[in-house]
Amino acid sequence: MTIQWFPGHMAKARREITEKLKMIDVVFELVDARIPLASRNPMIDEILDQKPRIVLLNKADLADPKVTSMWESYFSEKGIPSLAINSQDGKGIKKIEPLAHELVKEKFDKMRAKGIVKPRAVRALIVGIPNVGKSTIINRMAGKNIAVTGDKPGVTKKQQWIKAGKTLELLDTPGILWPKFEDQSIGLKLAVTGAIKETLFDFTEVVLYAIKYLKEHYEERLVERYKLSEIPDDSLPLFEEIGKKRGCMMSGGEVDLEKTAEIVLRDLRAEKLGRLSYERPNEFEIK
Ligand SMILES: Nc1nc2c(ncn2[C@@H]2O[C@H](COP(=O)(O)OP(=O)(O)OP(=O)(O)O)[C@@H](O)[C@H]2O)c(=O)[nH]1
Repeated sequence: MTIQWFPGHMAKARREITEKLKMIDVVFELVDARIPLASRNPMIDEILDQKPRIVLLNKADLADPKVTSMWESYFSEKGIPSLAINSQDGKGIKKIEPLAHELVKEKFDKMRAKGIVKPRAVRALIVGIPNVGKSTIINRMAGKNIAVTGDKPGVTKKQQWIKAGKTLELLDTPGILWPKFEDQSIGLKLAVTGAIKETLFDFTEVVLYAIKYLKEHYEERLVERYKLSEIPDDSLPLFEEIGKKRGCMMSGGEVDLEKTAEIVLRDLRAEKLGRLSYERPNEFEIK
């Protein structure tokens, strides 16, 4: 992977989020349920500091449900509440508001005891890497209330808040963060799940990576989908075997790797191998 984000972009995004956090009670950190660590910003803990947070495992409809449960336990062990959701059809979304209230209860109780504020909605900010579903979830949570509730003075400019529940408001512009690219496997996972534009990566490299992972965790699905009679140990011969089964041959009798990669990637995107997760807790940690 050769994708690099300019450090200047990262610094700007970071500054913007830090500024927004001043107005926020709770952060909804959106990650891809299929790759919850690779789709996280590595500096997020530092940026959010002590801010209450809920990790939303989005696109859970595409992920392996068993693995998603493992992730929920993983975050829970770290003391971070998480929810598996599908922003597209709204599954799991209803649980967000009550959980957000739980997290800010202490702060609100204190404010009330001091008589500081009138009762107000909990204010939340969605943050996440590009393409993780930030706009989709904002639209889904806002429902027919997508019309902004009005201006309230922000720190540097007026901010728009969107009504996203009875007593929940979302800042209208989500915080965009970048994933970490130094670790090659992170770029590959982002490519497999569609977080990176297809023109930006080498299909064959990405699919080879995916096949290696699938062989380890979903071998029977590979066998079934591609009618494999044998499963070579290494991923390249396995990849070639799939190409042969799919008739991706070049005139010289060699397997057309690019064509094979395109077919496999299309299959993965179309869920022809079922719901897949590309990361399991403790396989690696972002440092
Ligand atoms: N299957 C599935 N697709 C989803 C879900 N949430 C979002 N998507 C899709 O993911 C793609 C990206 O969603 P967006 O809401 O545009 O993502 P974003 O984070 O706002 O993207 P940027 O504007 O690039 O930062 C869209 O094609 C959505 O339809 C989900 O829960 N399940």
